[in-house]
Amino acid sequence: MLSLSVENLSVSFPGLDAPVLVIDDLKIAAGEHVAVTGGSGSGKSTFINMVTGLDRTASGNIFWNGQDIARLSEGARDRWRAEHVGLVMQDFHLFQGLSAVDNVLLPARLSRVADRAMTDRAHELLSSVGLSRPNQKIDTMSRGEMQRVAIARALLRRPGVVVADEPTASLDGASGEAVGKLLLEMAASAGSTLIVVSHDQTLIDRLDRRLTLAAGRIKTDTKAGERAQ
Ligand SMILES: Nc1ncnc2c1ncn2[C@@H]1O[C@H](COP(=O)(O)OP(=O)(O)OP(=O)(O)O)[C@@H](O)[C@H]1O
Repeated sequence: MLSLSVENLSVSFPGLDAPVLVIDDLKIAAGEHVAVTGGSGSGKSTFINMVTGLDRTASGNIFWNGQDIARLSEGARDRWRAEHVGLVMQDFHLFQGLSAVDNVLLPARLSRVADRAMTDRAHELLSSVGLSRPNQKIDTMSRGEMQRVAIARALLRRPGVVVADEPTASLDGASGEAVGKLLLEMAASAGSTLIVVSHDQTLIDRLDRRLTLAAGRIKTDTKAGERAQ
């Protein structure tokens, strides 16, 4: 389980007058389940890219359990992310020619940490997300089934944090609802902190806290049950 502390973060791109993301002080507790919302261009993807170390900031600190990933080299950030972050993306990012179980194991194989126990866990996870055919090829699966594979893959290494970017946006209502519920249950059982960028109100309502971004700043920060200011 990882806690996040963002301090004095300012992200700018060349040619723009103002920074696209400014966060002076944000804390997310270990195990907390947080929704990130906001209009197009409000900074959601930039936020995700920063806290997962996909991109680097020249200004500010991003501490996960006290370790500042903003100060790591690109290679060290990639290794940190492979070990600590489970990513679930809107469009799955799965390999079509491979089976479900091979997709779940692929990142661990690339990091050379896949062993017998991890293979067993991959099968258990696929069963937990309701998939009974681990050898089914991805290209024959429904979109909802693909997202279940992506959730199993994200959870394989019991990551300290699961980060999901619009995980239900490309699914229809019933499938999206089932996948959203599953994501929460799986993150809770692995003890992972969860950060979900979403506009899916049903999913947002299930989370502990909602951050709303506007023009690159946190406009509201509300706990479940509180009304937005
Ligand atoms: N590499 C870049 N160079 C210049 N501007 C960028 C770059 N990346 C993002 N931006 C700008 O930063 C702002 C925030 O973008 P970001 O992608 O984080 O928004 P978002 O909230 O995820 O939007 P959406 O919901 O449309 O995906 C936008 O105005 C975008 O044009």
